[in-house]
Amino acid sequence: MARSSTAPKNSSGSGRGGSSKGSAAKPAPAPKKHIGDPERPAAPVRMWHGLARATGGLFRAFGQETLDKSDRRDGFPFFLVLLAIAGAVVEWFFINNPVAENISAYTFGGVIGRTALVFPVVLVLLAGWLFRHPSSVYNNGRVGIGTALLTLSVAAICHIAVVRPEPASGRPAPAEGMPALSGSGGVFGWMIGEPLAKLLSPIGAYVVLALLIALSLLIITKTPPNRIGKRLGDLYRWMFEAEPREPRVAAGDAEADLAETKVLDEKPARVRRSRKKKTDEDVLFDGADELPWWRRNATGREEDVEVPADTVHLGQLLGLQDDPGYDQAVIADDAPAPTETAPVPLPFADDPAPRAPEPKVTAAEQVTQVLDDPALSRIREEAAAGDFGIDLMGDDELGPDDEFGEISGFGTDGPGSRGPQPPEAPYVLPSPAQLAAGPPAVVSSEANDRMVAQIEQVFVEFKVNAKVTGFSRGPTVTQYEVELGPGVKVEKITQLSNNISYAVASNDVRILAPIPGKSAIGIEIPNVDRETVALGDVLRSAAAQKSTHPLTIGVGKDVSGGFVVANLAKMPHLLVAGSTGSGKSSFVNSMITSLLMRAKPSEVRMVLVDPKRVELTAYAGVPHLITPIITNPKKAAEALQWVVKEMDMRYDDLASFGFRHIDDFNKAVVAGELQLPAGSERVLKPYPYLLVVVDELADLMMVAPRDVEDSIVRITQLARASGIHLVLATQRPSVDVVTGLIKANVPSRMAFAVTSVTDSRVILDGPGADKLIGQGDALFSPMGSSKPFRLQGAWVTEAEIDAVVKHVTGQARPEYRADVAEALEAPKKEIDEDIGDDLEVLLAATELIVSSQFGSTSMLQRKLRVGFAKAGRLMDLLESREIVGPSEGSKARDVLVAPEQLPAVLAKLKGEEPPAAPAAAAAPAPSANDADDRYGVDPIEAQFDGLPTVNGDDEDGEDAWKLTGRD
Ligand SMILES: Nc1ncnc2c1ncn2[C@@H]1O[C@H](COP(=O)(O)OP(=O)(O)OP(=O)(O)O)[C@@H](O)[C@H]1O
Repeated sequence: MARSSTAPKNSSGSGRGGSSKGSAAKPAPAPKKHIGDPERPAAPVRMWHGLARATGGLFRAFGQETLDKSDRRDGFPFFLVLLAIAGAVVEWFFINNPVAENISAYTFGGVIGRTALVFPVVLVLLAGWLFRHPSSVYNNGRVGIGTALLTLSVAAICHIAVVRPEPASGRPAPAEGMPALSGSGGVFGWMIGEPLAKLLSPIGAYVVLALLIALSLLIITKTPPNRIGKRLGDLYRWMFEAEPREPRVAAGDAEADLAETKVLDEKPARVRRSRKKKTDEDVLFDGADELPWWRRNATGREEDVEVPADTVHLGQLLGLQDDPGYDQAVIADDAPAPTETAPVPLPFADDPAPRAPEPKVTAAEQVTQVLDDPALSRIREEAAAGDFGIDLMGDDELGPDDEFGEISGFGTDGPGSRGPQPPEAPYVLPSPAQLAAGPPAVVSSEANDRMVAQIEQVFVEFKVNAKVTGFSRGPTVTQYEVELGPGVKVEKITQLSNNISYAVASNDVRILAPIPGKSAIGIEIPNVDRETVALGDVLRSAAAQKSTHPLTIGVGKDVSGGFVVANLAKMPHLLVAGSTGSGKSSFVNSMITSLLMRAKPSEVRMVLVDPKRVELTAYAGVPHLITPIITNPKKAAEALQWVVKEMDMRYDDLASFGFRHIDDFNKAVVAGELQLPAGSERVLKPYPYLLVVVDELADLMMVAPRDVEDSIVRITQLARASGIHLVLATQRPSVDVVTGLIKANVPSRMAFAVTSVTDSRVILDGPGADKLIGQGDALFSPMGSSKPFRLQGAWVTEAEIDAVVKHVTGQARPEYRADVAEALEAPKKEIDEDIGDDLEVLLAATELIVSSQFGSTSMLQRKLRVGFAKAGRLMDLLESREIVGPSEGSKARDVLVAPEQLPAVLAKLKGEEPPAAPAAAAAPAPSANDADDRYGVDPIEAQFDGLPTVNGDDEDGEDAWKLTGRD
């Protein structure tokens, strides 16, 4: 693939407009732009937004601004501010005004009584929080519930405690009217306070309400009861700038810390140890004690500024159940796409140096060992004595440091792991700013209006009562929505396909009848002013930010301009197919780049298979690899077999520890819940996801179709639970490459342009891909989707890939798994030329004949389901290797090898060293003739003497096997 380092030529981004948002999960309902609709919202709405934004800006001016513009949700908090102002006016400024008192009695005061006096302050504080943390749904819910509980508890106290002026006496009741209730606890105060006071007496009610108030404060401040002392201490130290306590922490405290921060570490004991013994590494953690808790993030240090496309570390991820990326293959883009053309300013420095300020460090990252310069030089010296490298293609690009690849990350100290252990340092993901922004999305252009007129003209000419009601413009195509008049058949439009093509002067008109989920027909016409979708924009989109799953990738933009991101773990396996030049490799590139941008090597590891040798070389040496990029198709087939083994090993682990999914296993490892058998020296670590990318499946299927198919089928059937996912790309989507078995087991498909409708059927089980226009135009059918939806793949330039690769390789080196290398580097087999591709079936034939001691061609035909010619050829091969004797007409051939010699014979056929077998193994088995010699004339044979023999090699001939009646 010739990839340019700039955006492709034919893409242009003319005009300016906000990117429209759309649902990426399903093609419908796409936002449509009605003809004649005003482009901007109505004036009052705009005014509301403007005021809300200004007020939000005011609140955010206190402190560092960390929110991306597209993340702001100022409407609701602004409403709270307005409410607070109204409350202040009524409750404070006209405090003794009878009108204000009346208003209060039926509004704030009526609801929460005297509490209304402080309510404006509470509202402003709540609004301030929401202005600054709009997307922290979980925390916002907690703060909201805490505030409500606090307000209601105080109202209930007011209801019980407020002594009313004479002549009223006792607690007010609703029968006395709202003004009476508003003078004490309001309706809510009465509802909560009255039953409590009656049930427990006023004193009992005060105690319960005081406890509720305390509880609400704990909820608001996210303080577990066992940490109240520590939190008060923090508060005191922060307010009075007192010296921090000695970093001595009680064991219980350390455990609580661990539980709270969910740091992915091996054992709590390790934390205790590390707290007592101050090492360099601990300095990172000690600083956290000086920070008050409200400024700490989950890793115990200064709150991270929000990074759009950053991933949360594995430990956090595993605990996150409400992340959409965990449940869906495609994550809907329900927030407006950022419209800025400039890259989003990000906190991580562009500098690829690993020591960026305030990086998130977790024990998960400690699993990722990173080489800093002094460490590198030390290990270089150590490595000079040993050999860590694997001589496969792709190593050439790695440069002189490659032999020092050491990143631990697999869940076990497997057979291939561990060379020198370099010092640990935080792994910092590449800055999203490294990826350039694309041209601003165009919402509509003159060309679109022209198309609408041309389509409608066709309807007029052919007297079809239909109207174009709107269109949604994507980067490559625009979907025009057509509504039919009453009694007009859908077929009327589909029949006009060629006429519409003619009218709009485009070969690639695609008609969707109907648009899924809509009572409208879609006519997709390529844009003459096509746009490029930059991967950077996709990864910075709200949809990408919403998913923290490390296998979430930026895919592109759909036909309505909505960003599409997808979680590979949910696919769980993906077939990517398209003819040459259609944009397949560009997709694979943007997929791998997305992973490098969002996932740490401790979270995702990769096996890259690139038989074309040019597509994936840019990724040589990235620390996510567990083996150098595999370019030899034969080795790739073996690598797949290794993946099967890895999968089986993971399954064994899951079974022995009683888990059903690798995520659960990892969670338990992180929580330190797993007990190893006594005496085991194994160190349990979370298993990273393993992604296997094959860039040309056809090349693999050519060398070892059965092996490759077997491995793929086994992986695809089982690997999902073990965190192993396959991405198979091919430019030959024919049935011999994408076999029925592979298709049945790879449920997600990405079809790029193909030349024939047959190819489209192989990929998508239907037409459509043949109408695509190439260069990243694709139909995406994630698992579970009823119909594929169209999108424009994301584009990443070579320069961007290089920058990302430079960043990741600058921080860490790959730790190649020695067991993969062993699998790939198994001694070369010398298979005889005349056997060729028939080795597998020959082995099966040998096994069959030797174990049954019955040299029958018919048996081979039936048992191996081969034709007569093939069975005959196999017999010839077996005869030439002295496994069976010569043909004896209709009789079964003599078997010259005893069953106990079978392993040696099989090894010889495979071109391997025969196993150290019993000495007798080498000697051929006594032949039937020998037997005759020893035991005299066979009486059964003797009865046939003198009878004519029938040639058993005759196609229609029967041999003794058939006569046995077995099959
Ligand atoms: N997402 C995209 N956006 C814009 N242009 C693209 C996109 N994808 C591909 N192209 C254009 O199409 C050309 C061919 O793409 P690519 O090399 O990915 O195709 P391919 O299907 O992998 O072909 P081959 O199998 O021959 O390698 C690219 O050089 C680029 O100009």
